[in-house]
Amino acid sequence: MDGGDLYNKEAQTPVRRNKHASRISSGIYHPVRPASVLSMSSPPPSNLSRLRPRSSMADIGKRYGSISRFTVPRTPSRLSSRSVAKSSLRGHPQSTIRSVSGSTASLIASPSFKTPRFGRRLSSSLSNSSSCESSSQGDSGTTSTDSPSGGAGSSGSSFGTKRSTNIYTGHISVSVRPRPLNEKDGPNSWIINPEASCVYNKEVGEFFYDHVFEPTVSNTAVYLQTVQPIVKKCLQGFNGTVFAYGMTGSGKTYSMQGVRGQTGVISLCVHEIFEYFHSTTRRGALNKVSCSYLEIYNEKLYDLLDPEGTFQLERQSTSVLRRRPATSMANPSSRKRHISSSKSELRICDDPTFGIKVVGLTEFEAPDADSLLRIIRSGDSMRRTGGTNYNARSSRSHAIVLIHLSTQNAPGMPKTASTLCLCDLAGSEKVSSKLERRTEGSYINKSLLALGTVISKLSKGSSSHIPYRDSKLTRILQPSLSGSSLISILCTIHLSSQTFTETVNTLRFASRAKNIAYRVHRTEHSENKYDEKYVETLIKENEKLTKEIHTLKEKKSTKGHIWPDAISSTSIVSRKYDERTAELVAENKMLSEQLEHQKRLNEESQMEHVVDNNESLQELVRVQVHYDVTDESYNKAITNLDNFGKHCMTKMEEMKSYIMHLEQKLRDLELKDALKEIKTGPSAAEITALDNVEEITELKKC
Ligand SMILES: Nc1ncnc2c1ncn2[C@@H]1O[C@H](COP(=O)(O)OP(=O)(O)OP(=O)(O)O)[C@@H](O)[C@H]1O
Repeated sequence: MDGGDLYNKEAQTPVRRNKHASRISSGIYHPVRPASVLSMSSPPPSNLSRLRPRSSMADIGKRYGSISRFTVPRTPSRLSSRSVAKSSLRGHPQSTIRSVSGSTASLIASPSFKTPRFGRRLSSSLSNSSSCESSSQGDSGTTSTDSPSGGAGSSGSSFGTKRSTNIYTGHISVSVRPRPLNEKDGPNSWIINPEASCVYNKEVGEFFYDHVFEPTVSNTAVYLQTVQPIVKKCLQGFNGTVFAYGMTGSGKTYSMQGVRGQTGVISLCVHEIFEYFHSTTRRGALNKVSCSYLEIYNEKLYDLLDPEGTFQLERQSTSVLRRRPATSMANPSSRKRHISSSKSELRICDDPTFGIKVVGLTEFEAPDADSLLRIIRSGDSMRRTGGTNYNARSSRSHAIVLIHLSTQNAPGMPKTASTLCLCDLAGSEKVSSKLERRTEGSYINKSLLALGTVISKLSKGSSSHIPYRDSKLTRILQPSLSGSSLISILCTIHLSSQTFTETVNTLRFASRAKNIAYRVHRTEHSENKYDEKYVETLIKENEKLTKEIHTLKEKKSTKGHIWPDAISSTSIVSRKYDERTAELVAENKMLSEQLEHQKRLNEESQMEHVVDNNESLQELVRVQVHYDVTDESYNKAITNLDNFGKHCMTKMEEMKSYIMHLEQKLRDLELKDALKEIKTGPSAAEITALDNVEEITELKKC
């Protein structure tokens, strides 16, 4: 079969080799392509204390011989054997486990959906190193390069609350873990190829994932490849979700909770977190770890850490949270006696900031790994189990552990927060003969079907409605599935031919999940002392300004009260004066224009008269010289002179009347003398008016 383009016969859908798989591994989950393949003759290291650094992993392999094979990460695990051994062997003092919230609501989506709850679910200490804005690069998991200097958290303004977000892009990581076959399981119908990350059956073809494990692989090896990268991201402030999915009896609880001699993934996460936090605390970081634990049974939510709703009831009655004694959590078996059959059901609510919240979920803060593991174990013991055809102690509920991480590198430094969500889902199964199992089974199958539908829709990139509300499980996982969290899915399968259909269903679910891409944000909060100072300054400034405004208002009202008449009369006088001045200016302008016009007329008329007179006199002289006085020409010249005289007289009369008119106008303008008294000096219009008077006088002389 062509390794590139494959065809899944039963699914009738082409299955393409995932080209991104290795890139995703190298991008999100660090380089995990096999650096070497080890052979082991007996079970691999059973717990963390037996882990060794990478250099010694080969020795372990040699020591254990070669029955099973597993890949070793190229990068050495943060969870080194020595450190883990120290962590697990260290005699921690009796933990003081306390409820940090007595919370009425626990937030599942958590801080990537922004603000931390109770102001404490903040950040990881790696956050100090990665506040700089990141960019998404392709579809492999990418984030910004961590810089030890603090990034945006320190590079931006030092005032005000800053929120810088790192973005992480990638795909859901999907791994497949087959359970080893028993004698009664029947023949194996699958070929497992861990090196090619492939599961094959001749009927349905090949399925490729990020990781495919040998049946005999250890929980630790599974953890290192599939969960540790998510935990590391959580320590950097991103939310992480890990869930085990598969049919009943396929090894989900075995993987998540572990068994004696096989530390489970949850314990390994807890050790990893505290190992890291202990090292950063030594450098002065302020870290907090708290935990909630809930189960979904028959589509109802229950608090596994406070199954009777004790805190809720106490709070309702007294309004004061009473802390549960540490011993009750430290000794789960003693608690079990108090658990009544009537557990108190929790509610899911919409939350504008966090997506959803679980009302009434208890949250305990744990100072160390042992304390946290005791808390989780106590929750495990409260989980409902029952016998099924494939599993004598089958989990009949979906169990979700929420580990909230908060880190601040130093007081005043930005804080980041994240939540690691670890889910051990109930397994799907065929119809059982028992009524109780049938009821549970139908709820389990219904919720898993809803999860499958949501995954299917998300994988198609469908813009249509995603039915998160179809089940409590999808509702709880909604924030994670809709992009607030990095996700790793561990699909556990049976290899037996008896469970062929269920295994194919699980593999198809896994294939669809593989297509889902996400873009996760990390939120950081800076609430350092500079911010507080700045706020103080602003408050003081605000108070000062408020006082000033009051003073000004008072002054204004006082003025208005004492001199209102004076103010109004002054303004009336002023307004009247302005109006009159404007009138005078306009009048002067008009007079100036008239004078100018008259001047021109006079000049023209005088010229004409001069010319006429000159011509008449010349004619008169010529007649007197050449002609007799009785001559007709002489009489004509006399007549002309007579007419000219009359014309001059008429003109003189016209000029006199016009001059009289102008003099009248001038008398009117004498008003301006009165106004001059209240003005500092003559205005341009007044000067023009005076000029006009002079001109009139000149004209009179003409
Ligand atoms: N990888 C494995 N190696 C050895 N034993 C395993 C492995 N996986 C599962 N088992 C064993 O198979 C049995 C069923 O496993 P487990 O309870 O983990 O199944 P499950 O998927 O959680 O089932 P359910 O959904 O019914 O709870 C257990 O006895 C467990 O020890």
